[in-house]
Amino acid sequence: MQVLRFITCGSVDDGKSTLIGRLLFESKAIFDDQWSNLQIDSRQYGTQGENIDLALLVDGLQAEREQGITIDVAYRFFATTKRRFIVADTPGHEQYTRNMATGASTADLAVILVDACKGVQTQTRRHSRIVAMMGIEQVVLAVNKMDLVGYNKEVFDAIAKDYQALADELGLQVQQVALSGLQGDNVLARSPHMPWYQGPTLLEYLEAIPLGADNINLPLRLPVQWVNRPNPDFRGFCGRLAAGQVRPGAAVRVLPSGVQTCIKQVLSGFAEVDCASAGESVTLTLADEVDVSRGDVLVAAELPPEVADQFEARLLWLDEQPLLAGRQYLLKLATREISATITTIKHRVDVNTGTQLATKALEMNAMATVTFSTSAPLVFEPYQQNRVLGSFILVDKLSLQTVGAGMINFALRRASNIHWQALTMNKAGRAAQKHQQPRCIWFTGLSGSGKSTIANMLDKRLYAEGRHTYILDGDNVRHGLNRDLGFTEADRVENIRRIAEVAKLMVDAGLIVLVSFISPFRTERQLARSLFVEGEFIEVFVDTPLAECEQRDVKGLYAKARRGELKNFTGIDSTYEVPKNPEVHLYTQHSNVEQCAEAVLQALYDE
Ligand SMILES: Nc1ncnc2c1ncn2[C@@H]1O[C@H](COP(=O)(O)OS(=O)(=O)O)[C@@H](OP(=O)(O)O)[C@H]1O
Ligand SMILES: Nc1ncnc2c1ncn2[C@@H]1O[C@H](COP(=O)(O)OP(=O)(O)O)[C@@H](O)[C@H]1O
Repeated sequence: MQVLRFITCGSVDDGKSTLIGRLLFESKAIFDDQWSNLQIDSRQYGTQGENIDLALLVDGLQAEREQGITIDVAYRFFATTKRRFIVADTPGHEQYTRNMATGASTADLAVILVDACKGVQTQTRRHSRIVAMMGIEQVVLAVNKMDLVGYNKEVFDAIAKDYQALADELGLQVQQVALSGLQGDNVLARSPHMPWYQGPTLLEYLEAIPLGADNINLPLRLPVQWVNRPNPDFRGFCGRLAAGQVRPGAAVRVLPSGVQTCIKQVLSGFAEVDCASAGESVTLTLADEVDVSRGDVLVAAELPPEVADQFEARLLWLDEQPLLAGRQYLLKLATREISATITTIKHRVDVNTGTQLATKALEMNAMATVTFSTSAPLVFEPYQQNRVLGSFILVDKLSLQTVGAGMINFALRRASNIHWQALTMNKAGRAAQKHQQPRCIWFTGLSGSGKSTIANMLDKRLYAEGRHTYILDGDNVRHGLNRDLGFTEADRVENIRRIAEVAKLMVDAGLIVLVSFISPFRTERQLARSLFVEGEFIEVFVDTPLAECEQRDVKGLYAKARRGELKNFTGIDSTYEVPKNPEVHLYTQHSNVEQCAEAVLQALYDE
């Protein structure tokens, strides 16, 4: 029996809980103990006098919300003789946009509630934009509380017309249902009070709407979840079919490698089958011994999806910390996990009006169109074509929190026209020529902490030993390469991203590079570190307390910042994130410049 996954959008005031409660009640999805509790709770907390208050079935979560407990999504399960259902109940308030987006991301359909007494509200528009952005195309407009407007047809028609204009703008197919969750009108049974309503009841519609049939007719896509090797004679590639059907003998391609072969066996569980279809979990064996690992995608050989490393996407930001262009995250798409950098935030979308707005940072619950690049080629399909291969989440590499959810629009043309040029000389050759191990020595610390002075002293020591070095200093680089950048968070992110790439090129040239930038954010220092092989990157924390830096204030910048003449000054009104595990920790109040330089030199040679 197929499963219909749907999300309910609206607020408790719109009667969402009562409607879900009634669906659970009428489909007998309530267990005995829940029923007896509901009777007790209805007497104690109910709003329906002697009658059962069905809302209490669902509102338990409301109490948790009021206690500030983070609610992702509350999933409810029920079934009728025709179909099984999973309903995602998410809070309607703007601060829970990310919860609704999470619920919508796996839903086939959205039930959007409108209170007949209020009509289409701003939040109705927001909910509709969110579900449209998450790729949902089917919407039920549940015009609820019709009992409170005397089951008036004109009221219903006016709301239906008003909403249809929005649905047309968003490309949503809408089934409008006039109902009352409280009285049950048109939820399961047809309403005796609205003979003028000829459409389906809510449950009739939910039971009958066709499900994901088009996915079966698409070309084969199997994101490989894991490789099953119980013994040397069997290698099975396991996953959930994202599209198409698969049969033994079918010609397939392994992406991103591009190797071609054929399907040998199709297993569902332990049983061999002649065919498996989209949505089913399968194990496939191949006719040839080819290299396939988790994250690869087995696809129809003649109709492969694209592979690229630069994209445009719609992104919903989910984290309290704003998104800043230039930051690197872990991107999870289907079964692939890969580093990705948001290269630009093209514009933010006002979820209430759809207006496109310029922005350099993205706050929590905001939606935007962005471009991003991946550290290696990514198998994908535009979200409108395939939700599994077109949707992704972004995970913060340090906190491991999910910070964004996105849908790919398309690959950027430049992605397919830039090829990594194989060159003869390499880093090892250039390092051997210089008789040294190339290194990136990354000095981080407050302004005036001593980065430049110590780096300069170290540079002189290395030069005297015949080393080939170069210093990249924040102040200096900002007069040239990064003269277009200021000191906003976004600019500092881009400043460090660029200089990390420059340092990588210099290390690749066999040099020992000394980087002396405040580099205040852990994420960007981690990004820099990630560009080098293990042991090549030495983080030096020049630890000088703010008071000492302010005491020194060799450039008078602290005084200016204190007078309010210099904004976004690190340590005053801009954050500095102390390194957690630097390779070298310099306490400049207890070691002079020479001692600091010597400490770094020792670390360099101890590496
Ligand atoms: N608002 C603000 N905040 C911090 N620093 C400022 C600012 N405005 C100018 N300066 C001068 O710029 C130098 C820091 O540049 P960086 O590129 O190292 O900063 S960052 O890494 O982008 O945060 C820094 O040089 P150092 O003192 O050598 O660190 C300052 O002299
Ligand atoms: N280890 C140290 N002990 C005492 N003073 C130091 C030390 N390192 C640097 N200084 C002094 O601190 C001041 C700021 O140093 P600077 O290298 O310009 O800092 P930054 O590059 O971090 O802004 C300079 O006057 C420098 O001589």
